[in-house]
Amino acid sequence: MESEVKKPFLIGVAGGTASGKSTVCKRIIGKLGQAEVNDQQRQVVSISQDSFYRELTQEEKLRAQKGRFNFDHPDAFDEKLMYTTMKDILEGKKVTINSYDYRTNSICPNKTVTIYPADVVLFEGILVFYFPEIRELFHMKLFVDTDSDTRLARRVPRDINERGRDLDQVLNQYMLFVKPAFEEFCSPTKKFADVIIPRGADNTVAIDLIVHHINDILHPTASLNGLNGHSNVAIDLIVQHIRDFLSNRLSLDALTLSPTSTPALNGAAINGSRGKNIFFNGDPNYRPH
Ligand SMILES: Nc1ncnc2c1ncn2[C@@H]1O[C@H](COP(=O)(O)OP(=O)(O)O)[C@@H](O)[C@H]1O
Ligand SMILES: O=c1ccn([C@@H]2O[C@H](COP(=O)(O)O)[C@@H](O)[C@H]2O)c(=O)[nH]1
Repeated sequence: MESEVKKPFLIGVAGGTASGKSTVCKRIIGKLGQAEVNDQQRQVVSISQDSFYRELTQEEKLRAQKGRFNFDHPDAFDEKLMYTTMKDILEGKKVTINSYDYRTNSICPNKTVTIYPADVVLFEGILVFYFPEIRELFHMKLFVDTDSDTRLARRVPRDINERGRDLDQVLNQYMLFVKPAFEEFCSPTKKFADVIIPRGADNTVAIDLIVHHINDILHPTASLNGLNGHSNVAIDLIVQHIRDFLSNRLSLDALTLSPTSTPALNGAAINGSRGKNIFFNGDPNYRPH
C-alpha cells in the first residue's frame, strides 16, 4: 500500500532584516511542541530564504568581501530554485536545501539540510513575498513589522558577533544597500500579508493566535469551531481569539473589536487585554507604520 503523501500548509514569513522572522518561527515551533522532535518526525518545519542566495561570480565575491554587493536585491536570490523547491514541498516531496555561510557570503560546500514532508512549512525571509509566483504558493502570509531603529540595533551586534563583520562594514552596508532595498522591495510586500505582527516575537497575542490556527490545521477534529484553515485567515483568527477569550472567562470589557472589523474586514485590529495589537490585513492599502 502506498504511504500517505503529506501536502503541507505553507506559511510565508516576511519582514525586514533582524525584524525577528526566525525568532517568530522558532517561537511558533516551540509552542507547538515541535522544537525537540527529530527532523524526520517533525510536523512543523522552518526554512530560511538565505538557503536560496545564488552563487556569486568571482567579481561579485570580491565586491561582497568589501561590503559592496547588494544582498537585499531580488537578483541576489535564485528565484527558480526557490520556486521549484516550494513546489516540491507542496507536493509532499522530501527536499534538500543548501546551508548558507554569511562569513564567506556563499553556500557551504558539502553541507545540505534535508527537509522531510511535514504538515506545516514556514518559509521566512526578507523577500519571500516579492516574487509573484512564489507568493501565490502560500496558504498564509505573515509580515513581522518591527521598527527600523530596533532592527538596526539588533543587526549591528548580530552581524559583528555571528556573521564576522566589523562596525563600519555593517553600517556602510546598511546605508548603501539594506535600508534602500528594504524600502524599495521588502516594505511594499507588507500589503500582501494576511497578518501583520507588530514587534515580532514580543507580540505574544499574535503568536498565540497563529499557533492556535496551526493547531487547528494539525488536529482538525480537535477544532472547536470547524474553521477552514485555508480560507479566511483573519476572520478565523478573530473568532478563535474571541472563543478563547470567553472560555478563559476573562472580562469581556477588556476585548475591543476595532470599528474596522466590519464583515468586510478591511484591515481589522484586535486590542488584546494586555494592550498588544495584531493587525489582520484585509486591505492592500493598509499600513500600521
Ligand atoms: N523580540 C525580541 N527581543 C529581543 N531580541 C530579539 C527579538 N527578536 C529577535 N531578537 C534578536 O534580534 C536578532 C535578529 O532576530 P532574528 O529572529 O534572527 O531576525 P530575522 O530572522 O528577521 O533576521 C537576533 O539576535 C535575535 O536574537
Ligand atoms: O552574504 C550575505 C547574505 C545576506 N546578508 C544580509 O542578510 C540579510 C537577510 O537576513 P536576515 O536574517 O533576514 O537579516 C539581508 O539584509 C542581507 O543584507 C549579508 O549581509 N551577507
